[in-house]
Amino acid sequence: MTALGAVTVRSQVEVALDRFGGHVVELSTFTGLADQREHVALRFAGPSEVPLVRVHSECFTGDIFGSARCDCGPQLEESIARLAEHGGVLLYLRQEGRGIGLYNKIDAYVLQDRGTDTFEANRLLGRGEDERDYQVAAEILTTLGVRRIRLLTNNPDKVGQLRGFGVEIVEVIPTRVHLTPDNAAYLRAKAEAAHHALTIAPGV
Ligand SMILES: Nc1nc2c(ncn2[C@@H]2O[C@H](COP(=O)(O)OP(=O)(O)OP(=O)(O)O)[C@@H](O)[C@H]2O)c(=O)[nH]1
Ligand SMILES: [Zn+2]
Repeated sequence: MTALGAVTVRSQVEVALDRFGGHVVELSTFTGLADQREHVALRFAGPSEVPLVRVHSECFTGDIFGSARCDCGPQLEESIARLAEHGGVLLYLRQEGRGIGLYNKIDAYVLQDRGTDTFEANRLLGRGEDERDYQVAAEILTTLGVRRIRLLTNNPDKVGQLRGFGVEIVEVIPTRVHLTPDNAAYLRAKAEAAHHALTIAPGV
């Protein structure tokens, strides 16, 4: 296990999420995170003894504009709805493009439009298939006093890495499968190449 450095809360403010029913959350920022990026935590009030946690990787195109190429936007909306109902924590990690950044992700989209799948496209750009490291997620949860969680994800690497960084995951809760004709190839690649827990009917 990698040792976690001293991380502290930098600022905490209340924010009302008008796009999500006006739900009020506590937004935290941090000092001393391993990668020095501006990751954010949103805490939703709620009764759950073991908090529900969503570790969401930034997707500029999907989260902000609702791009149909991926399922990030619907997953974020589903997560916020579930957190608003049950309480818990949303970590919004600045890991655009599975860690390769926005411009590289758009370069990868160009390759995907020529028939390459999402993971192979990263490799053709000279990058890793998935460059994300979840140490910062563990650091943030520890700083917020959250040690045992129920994790909302379909990604086995997220589960394995977080456990490796000392987070106790008592339950892995899958998100719904937000399948459309536009994102079917992307979801199929996630299921087949990265073993995401996504059941996709053939022929979609
Ligand atoms: N490089 C690259 N990144 C992508 C692509 N499509 C989405 N992303 C990024 O992938 C990240 C989301 O990863 P996903 O694999 O969709 O989901 P996940 O976080 O691994 O798994 P879940 O927890 O189940 O949502 C975000 O950072 C997106 O910006 C793509 O085609 N290429
Ligand atoms: Zn996306």
